[in-house]
Amino acid sequence: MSTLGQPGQIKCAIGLMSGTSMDGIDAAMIFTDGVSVERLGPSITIEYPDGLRDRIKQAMQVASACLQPKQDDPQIKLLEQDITDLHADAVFELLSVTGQDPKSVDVVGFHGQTIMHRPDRKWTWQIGDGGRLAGRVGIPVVNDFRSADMRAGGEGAPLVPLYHAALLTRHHKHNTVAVLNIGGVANVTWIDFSKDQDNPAIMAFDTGPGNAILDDWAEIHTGTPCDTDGNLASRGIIHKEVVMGLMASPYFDETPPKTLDRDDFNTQPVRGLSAEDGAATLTEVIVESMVSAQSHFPKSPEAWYVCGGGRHNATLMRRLRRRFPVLLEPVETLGWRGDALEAEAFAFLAVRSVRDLPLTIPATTGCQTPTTGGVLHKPIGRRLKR
Ligand SMILES: Nc1ncnc2c1ncn2[C@@H]1O[C@H](COP(=O)(O)OP(=O)(O)OP(=O)(O)O)[C@@H](O)[C@H]1O
Ligand SMILES: CC(=O)N[C@H]1[C@@H]2OC[C@@H](O2)[C@@H](O)[C@@H]1O[C@H](C)C(=O)O
Repeated sequence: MSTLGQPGQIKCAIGLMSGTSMDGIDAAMIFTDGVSVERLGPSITIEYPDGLRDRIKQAMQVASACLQPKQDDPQIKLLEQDITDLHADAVFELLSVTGQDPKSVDVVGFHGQTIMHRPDRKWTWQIGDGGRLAGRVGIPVVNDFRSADMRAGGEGAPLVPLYHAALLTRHHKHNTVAVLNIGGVANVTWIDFSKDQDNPAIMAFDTGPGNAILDDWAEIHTGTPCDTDGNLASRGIIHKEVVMGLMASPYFDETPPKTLDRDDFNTQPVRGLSAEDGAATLTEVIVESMVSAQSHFPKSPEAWYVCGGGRHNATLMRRLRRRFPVLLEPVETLGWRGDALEAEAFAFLAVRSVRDLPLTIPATTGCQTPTTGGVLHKPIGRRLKR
């Protein structure tokens, strides 16, 4: 039997992802039974409006002082409503691409905005009101994807690996591959088909910092929200002693599964360096943490495929290619959509949730047994087709 389960009825699903980069919302439609992907529908990105990023950062500050999620904080509640309504706008904008009626969509997977991830305390906090979104768009919504996994002993992340496995199963050119997502935090899925073509061995974990530290650095020094195309880093000198200091973090030696919060790594160690040198040094830390991730794989990948916004950073990609001995390409070479992949994954996971199929397995998050998850919100007057 396949790791992913038995085929079922194909559904039209929309996935919504607002990641740790806090740059906006990715929305994507796919047609899937939650086991394989029949075809892709449209995808869009909408940017967060001015000021929202600052409000999210403030909410992160509040959350970092909490012993557990404080659902009744009035400021966070208001932010949650505004974020939810922006996700409703994203759904309508996506539907307008094809002129589709909301009734033609079976389910929406709504990740929400992560404001804190504390696997050590067994909680993770994504803001987004599933009931409100379902009411606004008139489509059943699944949210809260991570809590059940944590209750089952898992890290609550990463959740995308089973989607990577679904896309690769029966479509892979190499038996052992790694899919690297360079988002705010970076994570990897290692997949090995050499023993069983339908039931691959999987390993997944957060490799270390991603774009978030570079974004924060660029914002402080240039006022732009990221090191566009890696221009700043390309002009800087790498401060090797800082890289070595950061790479001495025990996180890199920890055995997976393991995950990080956005701010577990920050710009503090490069404070005092020039804008260019700081960017070059932080970029090197991102690269070295990915190099170090390889030591945890049972077998070396024959190819690396890169998704997430970091693949647009030319300096980062150039340095990665220099440090990796094998093929390393953006996921577009597989025909995948690197900026929509996570949104697609939450559409896929929403269908799996409705079908009660596992979203996570011990090898992806450390949960004790394969675990389903997500919370379903049905709009009044709509029945859910399972
Ligand atoms: N042209 C570019 N040059 C450099 N960096 C870029 C470019 N385009 C996008 N990025 C980076 O990609 C980031 C957005 O990536 P992405 O959308 O994958 O993150 P995310 O989904 O928020 O993260 P996560 O996977 O952690 O949830 C931006 O914050 C920026 O740092
Ligand atoms: C708690 C949380 O939002 N984690 C994100 C974050 O961004 C990248 C990395 O850290 C990953 O573990 C996860 O996102 C993707 C979508 C995941 O769960 O697979």
